Amino acid sequence: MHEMEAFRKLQPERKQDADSSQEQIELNSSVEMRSPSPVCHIQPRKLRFASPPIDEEPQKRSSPIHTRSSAAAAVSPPYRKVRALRLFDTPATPKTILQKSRNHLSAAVAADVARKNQIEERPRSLPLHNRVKDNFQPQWNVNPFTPDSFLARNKKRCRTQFGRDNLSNRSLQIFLNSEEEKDDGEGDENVELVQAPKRLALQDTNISRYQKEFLEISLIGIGEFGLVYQCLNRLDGCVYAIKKSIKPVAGSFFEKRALNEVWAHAVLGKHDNVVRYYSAWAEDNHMLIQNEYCNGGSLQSLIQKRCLVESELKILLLHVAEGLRYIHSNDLVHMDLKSGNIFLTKMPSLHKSNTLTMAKEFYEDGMDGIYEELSNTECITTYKIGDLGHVTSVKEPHVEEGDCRYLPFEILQEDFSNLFKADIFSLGMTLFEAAGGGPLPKNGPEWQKLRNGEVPNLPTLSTEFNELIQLMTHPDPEKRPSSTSIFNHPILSSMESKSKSQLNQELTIEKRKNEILLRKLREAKKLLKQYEQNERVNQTPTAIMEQRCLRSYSRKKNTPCKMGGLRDSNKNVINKLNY
Ligand SMILES: Nc1ncnc2c1ncn2[C@@H]1O[C@H](COP(=O)(O)OP(=O)(O)OP(=O)(O)O)[C@@H](O)[C@H]1O
Ligand SMILES: [Mg+2]
Repeated sequence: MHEMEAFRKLQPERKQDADSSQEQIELNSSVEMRSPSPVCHIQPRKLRFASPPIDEEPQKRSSPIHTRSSAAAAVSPPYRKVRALRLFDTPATPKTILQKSRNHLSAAVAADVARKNQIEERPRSLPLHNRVKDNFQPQWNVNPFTPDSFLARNKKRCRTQFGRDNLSNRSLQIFLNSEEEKDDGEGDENVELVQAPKRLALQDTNISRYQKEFLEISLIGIGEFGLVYQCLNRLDGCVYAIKKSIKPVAGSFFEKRALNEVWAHAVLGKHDNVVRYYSAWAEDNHMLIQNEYCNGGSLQSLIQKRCLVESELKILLLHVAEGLRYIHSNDLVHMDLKSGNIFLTKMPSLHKSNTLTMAKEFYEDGMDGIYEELSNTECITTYKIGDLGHVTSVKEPHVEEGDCRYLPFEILQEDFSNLFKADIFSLGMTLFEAAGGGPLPKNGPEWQKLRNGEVPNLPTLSTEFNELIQLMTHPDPEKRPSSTSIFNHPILSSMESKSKSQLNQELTIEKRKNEILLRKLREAKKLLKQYEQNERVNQTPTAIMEQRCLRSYSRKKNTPCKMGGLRDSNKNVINKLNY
C-alpha cells in the first residue's frame, strides 16, 4: 500500500514528463501522437529483473515499480521473441506505432522514478532514447546482424548495463524478459534479441545518409526539380541514380511533387519499362530518391546527337507503350512523358561468359559449336519511363501540368476527362521529335498546328509510322489509340518490323531457356553418375558374387577353355570378402 502511494505521488510529474515525451514523439514521424496514459503501460513484470539482486541492494526493491512487477509477473504472456522482433521498427503498423509511443512514455516515467529514488546513474549505452531527455543524442542503432550486436549478446555486459537499473521501458523489459527466461533455465540464446528500444529517426542522427551510404561519382542530369547524381552504394557495390531536390521541399510546391514521385514509384513497383525505385528519404529538408541508374542516359540526350531510324523508333514505341500500359493498368497517368523522361539502359550480351563456359563443357559432350554463335550478341537497349513527379490517379486527378511542348490541348484547357490519352499524345510528340521532327515548339503557330491535327509527315518514316504518329496526336483524345492497342499494333507485331536489337532480345530469352535446360541436363547426368557409384559401393558380397558368377558364366560360354582359371580366381575373391 505504502509503495502504491509513493507510486501515485509520481503521477503529476509523470504527466509532465509524458508531455515532453509527447513532443519527442511528434518530432519523430515513426511514433504516433495519440499515446495512452503512461501509467497503465508500465510493464512491471520485467522490472523484477531490473531490480538489484536481493542480497546486494535490498533498499532499491522498495521502488513502486518493482513492487508492481512481481504482482504482474504471472499474467504477462511469454511473447518475448515476438516483441523483440517489433523492436526493429519495420514494418510500421498502427499497432507497432502505438507500441513505440508507449515505449517513449514508459521511458519517461521510468526516468522520473529513477530520479525520485535518487538512483545513481551509471554510464550505459542503451537504451538510447532514455537519454534524449537529458539532451543525449543517440548516435547509432543496434543492428542484430553486425558484429556490434555481439556486445548485446554478452550476458555479463548486459547484466552490468541493465541489471541494476530501475528502468521500465518496454524494450528493456524485453531484454529483461530474456534474462528472466535465462534465469529460468532457458539458455543464453535468448539474450541475442536485445535491441535498442527504437531505431533512430533520421533527423536524430544528423548524419547524411547520402554521404554515409553512397559515393558520389558524377552529376548526370539537371532537371527543373532535381539534380541527379550517379552514385555507388558503399555497401552493395551497385551504381544508382540519386535525385536530390534542388530546393528545400517542405511546404513548397516541390514537396507534393517529390512525394508524388515516391508514391508513384512505390505503387508501380518493378517493371522493365519503368525506371526502378529503391528508396527515398529527406536530408536537410531536401528530398532524395534512389533509383535505378540507366547507363544509356536519357532519350533527349540521344536525339540531340542523332535522330532515330524507324526500326529504333519501333523499339522505343514498343517499350514505352508497354511501360504506359503498365502505368495505366494501375489507373495512373504519367502526365510528363517526354524524351527527357525516357531513359535507356544498355546491356551487354547476356551471360556471355556463362554461355562460353557452358559451351566449352558441352563440346566434350559432342555439342560442338552450338553455343559459340550465342555468345556473339550486341548490346540490348531497353527504354524506361522515369521521372514520375507528375503521376496522378485517373480516379482523383491532381494534374500538375508537365512540359507544354508535349501536352495536348485539352489538358491546357483543364479537361481531364481522358488522361490516358494525354499520355498517348505526349508519346506521339516524343516519337515525332525522336524521328527528326524536333525541336518542338513551346508556343506559337507551330505549337497550334501540332495540336490541330497537322503533324507533318516525316520523309524518313514509312506511311504507316507517320499515320500512327498522327493518330496518336489526334486533337480528339477519343480517336487516339490506347497503350494496349499501340502495343498490339500490326506495325509492332510484324516480323519485318523486328530490328536487330529486338531479335537480340528474343534470342536472349531463348538463350536463357537453353541455359536452364542445359543446367538441368548436367545435374541429371551428375545424379546418374552418383547413383551408379553408390550402387557399386553398396553392393553386398553376395551381389558381387552373383555378378561375378554371371560374368564368369558368360565368359565361360564365350571362352570355355579359360573359364576354369577365372572361376577359381573369382572364388578366391569371394572367399576373401567373406572373411
Ligand atoms: N535513373 C536515371 N539514370 C540516368 N540518368 C538519369 C536518371 N534519372 C535522371 N537522370 C538524368 O537526370 C536528368 C533529370 O532527371 P529528371 O527528369 O528525373 O529530373 P527532373 O528535375 O524531374 O526533370 P524535369 O522536371 O525537368 O523533367 C535526366 O534528363 C537524365 O539526364
Ligand atoms: Mg524530368
